[in-house]
Amino acid sequence: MTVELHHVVEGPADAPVLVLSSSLGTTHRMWDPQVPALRERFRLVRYDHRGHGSSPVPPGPYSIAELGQDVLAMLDGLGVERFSFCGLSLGGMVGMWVASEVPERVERLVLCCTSALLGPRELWDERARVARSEGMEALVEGVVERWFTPALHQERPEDVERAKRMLAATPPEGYAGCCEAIREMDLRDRLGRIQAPTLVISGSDDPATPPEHGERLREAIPEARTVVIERAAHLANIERPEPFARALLEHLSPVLEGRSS
Ligand SMILES: O=C(O)CCC(=O)CC(=O)O
Repeated sequence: MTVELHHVVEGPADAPVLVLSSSLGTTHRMWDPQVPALRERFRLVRYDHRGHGSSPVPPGPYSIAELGQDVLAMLDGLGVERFSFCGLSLGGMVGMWVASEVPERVERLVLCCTSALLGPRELWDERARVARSEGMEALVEGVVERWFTPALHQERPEDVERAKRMLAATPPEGYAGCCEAIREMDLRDRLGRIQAPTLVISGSDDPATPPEHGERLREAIPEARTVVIERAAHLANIERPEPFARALLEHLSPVLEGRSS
């Protein structure tokens, strides 16, 4: 059963559609740094995963397929047939599922700081357990330490605080349900079905999904290339918004010029 996702649509009604999909423990607001550069050119669709932000919180566990079906139901409801998709971490996992499930609908794909298989299982079990039994506050410090480099923690504490507030506000059951979706995920067999030209973005200092994970995606997706954002950890779009937006726009520009492949 799909849920009705909370979503925000911005940009010209006749512009190409770009879906932005967020990481575990965040909302659609994690894309705020990229919105000014994107909303004049694209019909932007940002949303909150089930169990996150203002979307419904059904009891977990969830699966990546369920998260992907939620997105397709949202797009069908909006009357969107063809779209490009950019997802970070959990958002990228959903992007791989969607682009391999309905390859004919996806024009261009951007997979950021993500992986097709992300173990170990015990880590996701433990995070789900802590979220449900102790609440999100017990997870915030450890998780946000991996989201940004030590330099960013020093130089832009206000961005770190904003990210901590977003994570702390995530419903524990929703966070746990998505941890269980990642625990069960293995998208490797689906990657060969992706037809969209794909950009894989990694953060040079990402301890969660390091650049080797991006390399594996590039090898397995038929038409993929990689970009590494230097001096960025897991939430590379927040840590280095300018180079991130440049890479994104460069990859998506054929859609704006009316030639998607
Ligand atoms: O960020 C995600 O969407 C999943 C990976 C993750 O939780 C990274 C981390 O905090 O270790």
